[in-house]
Amino acid sequence: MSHKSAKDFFRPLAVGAPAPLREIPARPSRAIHFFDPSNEKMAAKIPDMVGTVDVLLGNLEDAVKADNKVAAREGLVRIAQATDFGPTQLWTRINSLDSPWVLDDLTTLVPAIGEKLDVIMVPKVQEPADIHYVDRILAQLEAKAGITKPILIHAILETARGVANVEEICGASPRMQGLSLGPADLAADRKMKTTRVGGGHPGYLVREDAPRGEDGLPDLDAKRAIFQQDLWHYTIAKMVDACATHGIYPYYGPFGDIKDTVACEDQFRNAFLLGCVGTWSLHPVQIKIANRVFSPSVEDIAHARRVVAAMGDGTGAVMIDGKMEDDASLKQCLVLVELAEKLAEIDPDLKATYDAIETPEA
Ligand SMILES: CC(=O)SCCNC(=O)CCNC(=O)[C@H](O)C(C)(C)COP(=O)(O)OP(=O)(O)OC[C@H]1O[C@@H](n2cnc3c(N)ncnc32)[C@H](O)[C@@H]1OP(=O)(O)O
Ligand SMILES: CC(=O)C(=O)O
Ligand SMILES: [Mg+2]
Repeated sequence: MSHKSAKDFFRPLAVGAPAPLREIPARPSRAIHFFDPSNEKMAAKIPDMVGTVDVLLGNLEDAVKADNKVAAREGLVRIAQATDFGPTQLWTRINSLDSPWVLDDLTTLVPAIGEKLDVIMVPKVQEPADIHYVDRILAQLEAKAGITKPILIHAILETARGVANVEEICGASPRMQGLSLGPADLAADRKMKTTRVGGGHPGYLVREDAPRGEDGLPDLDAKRAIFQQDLWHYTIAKMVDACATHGIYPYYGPFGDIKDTVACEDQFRNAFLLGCVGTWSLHPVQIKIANRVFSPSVEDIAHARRVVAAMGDGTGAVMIDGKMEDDASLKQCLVLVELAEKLAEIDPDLKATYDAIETPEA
C-alpha cells in the first residue's frame, strides 16, 4: 500500500484549493443541532436559533424523506444564504456515499454556500478511502468556486467496519474535524438486538449476587439490585482514543427518546466524562441539556483553579481536601479550565458564572 509523504499531506488536493489546516480549531460545539431544511416549520425557526446553540446542522440524510431530498438541499442553500450565523457554526450532513443524492449534495452546496459551511458530516464511513473520495472532490469544488478556507470533514461511526478502521479514518485527511457515534445504524450493522436510537437498554445489565441459603444455594426469590450498563461504552472509548491520537474531536450522537430528558442527560454526561466535546440535539429541548452537560460545572472549575493555584510551577505533590494532587491531576484540571475559557468567549452567561467563582491566588 502506498502512502503520501509527510510533506504532501498538507498540500491542497486540487490546484487553487485552500491550503489544509495544520490544527483543527477547538471551537465550542457542545450541541450540534439537527434540522430538516425541507420542513418549513423547522426551517423557519433556524435564524432565531443563531447564538443559542454552538452548531446548526442542515440534515440531508436519514430522517429526510426520499421525496424531499432536493427540497432539503435547496432549503439549506436558501437558509445559509439568507442568515448571518455570527458565532454559530453551520454544518451539514450529506447523504451517504452509496446514495444517488450525494454527488448533487456536494456539487450544489460547495459553490452555493461553501464559504459559510464549516463542516460536512459524512455518514456511514467505512474506511479511509471514503474520506479520500470526499477530500479530493471538496478540493476540486473549492478550487472551482474560489473558496478561501477548507471545509472540514466529520465522519459518523455507524458500521462495524468503520469502528474497526477508526484510527485510519481519523488520520485519513487534514480535513478530519471529528467523529460522532451513530448508535442506530451501528446497532443494525452489528446485528445488536435493540430497536432504539442511542441510550441504554434494560436488558443489558449486571445483577447483584444472590444471598445464599443454609444449603449454600442462591436464593432466587431474593430482591437484588440490578445495574443497567452502557451499551456504547466500548465504542465511545475507542472513538475518544482515536480522536485524541489524531488531534480531532469526538462527539456522542443522537438520543432518540426525546421526552426522557433525564436519561438523555445521563448519556450525554457519560460521553462528556469519557472525553467527548459535544453531542447531537434532535429537538430544541436537547440543546439546553447539551450546553449544561458539556460545560464544566462551577464545582469542577472552583476545584480546578484551586489545584492550579496550589501547584505553583506544576511539579511536585500537594494535599487538597485530603487528596493528593500532582502533575497529572493538574493536567486534568487544565483541560477543564481551558475549556471553560473557550466557552466563556462565546457564552456571556457562562462567562458571568465562571467569573463569579472565587479563585485563589496562584
Ligand atoms: C439516527 C439519526 O440519524 S438521528 C438524526 C436524524 N434525525 C433528525 O434530524 C430528527 C430531527 N428532529 C425531528 O425531526 C423532530 O424534532 C421530531 C420528529 C423528533 C419531533 O418533532 P415534533 O413531533 O414536531 O416535535 P414537537 O411537537 O415537540 O415540536 C415542537 C416545536 O419544535 C419544532 N421542532 C422540532 N424539532 C425541531 C428541530 N430539530 N429544530 C427546530 N425546530 C424543531 C417543531 O417544528 C415544533 O414547532 P411549532 O411549535 O411551531 O409547532
Ligand atoms: C447517528 C446516526 O446516523 C445513527 O445513529 O444511525
Ligand atoms: Mg445513521
